[in-house]
Amino acid sequence: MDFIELRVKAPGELSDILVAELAEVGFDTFEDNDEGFCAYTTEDVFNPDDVAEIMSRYEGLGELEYSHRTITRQNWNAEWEKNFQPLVIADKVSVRAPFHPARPDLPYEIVIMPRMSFGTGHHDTTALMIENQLTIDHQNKRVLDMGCGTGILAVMAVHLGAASVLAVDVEPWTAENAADNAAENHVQDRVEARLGDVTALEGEAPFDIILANINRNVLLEDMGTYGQYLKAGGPILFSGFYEEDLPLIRAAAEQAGFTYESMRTSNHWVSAVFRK
Ligand SMILES: C[S@@+](CC[C@H](N)C(=O)[O-])C[C@H]1O[C@@H](n2cnc3c(N)ncnc32)[C@H](O)[C@@H]1O
Repeated sequence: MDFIELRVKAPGELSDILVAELAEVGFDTFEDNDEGFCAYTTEDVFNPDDVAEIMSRYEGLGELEYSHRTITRQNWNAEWEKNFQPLVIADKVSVRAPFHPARPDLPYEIVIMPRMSFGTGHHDTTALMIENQLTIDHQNKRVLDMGCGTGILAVMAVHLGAASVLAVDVEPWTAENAADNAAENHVQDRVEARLGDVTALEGEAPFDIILANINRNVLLEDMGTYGQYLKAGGPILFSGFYEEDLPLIRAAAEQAGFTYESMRTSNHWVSAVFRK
């Protein structure tokens, strides 16, 4: 399957609105740049008419230019290698590719080969989730990472002491990539990557911790099911939505039996912690 890169030139506030709109029509990876941002999706999901319709609604609000190109699956690695810079989250967690120098000066290191999956740590939601994970006791816990992408949060969970992590994602290449990244970080014996959505959890006993960085609509839809798979007293960390959507997420979470604890924000994105 090939990928579509949509390059958008727009001022900051307009970019934020467009990212939210494009997320509704299948774009699930966004990278900021000096001129605006790039959005990515797969060819099967891409509909140029949807994009044109969104853009036409915002053309009057500022200088707006956009174009798209196809990136073949084979070229994807070269693309991300060119753009993937190592980063440090919360002064504690180094996230880097295998070809970057190691950071033994930091307590945690995650090595990621993102390929075509979401989750290099560069997106605000991933970094916010990791910051929240650092505040949660993972020692000997059984963790569910829903919407695992590269498996970055699953690796972090093991680094924080988790006994085992079930990492689930609906994208076929993602489950494979999460398994590869678990091996790259020498935690493959504690991470199981599985393809699917909430229905892939059938038969699982409740987890001690749930991590779910997905998107607003999936979280709202699956909230009740997450409730069935979390032990009483266990924390559930959500992300993948904007500050303006927190009231909706909070209402659904409370209905599912979770109590709100705290949240972090970055560039209007949220990661919130609830407890059952
Ligand atoms: C925002 S990314 C998060 C990736 C990674 N966990 C991170 O924190 O960087 C969301 C992921 O959720 C996956 N996803 C979308 N719908 C899903 C669903 N219904 N169930 C499970 N995963 C889903 C996407 O394929 C994508 O990999």
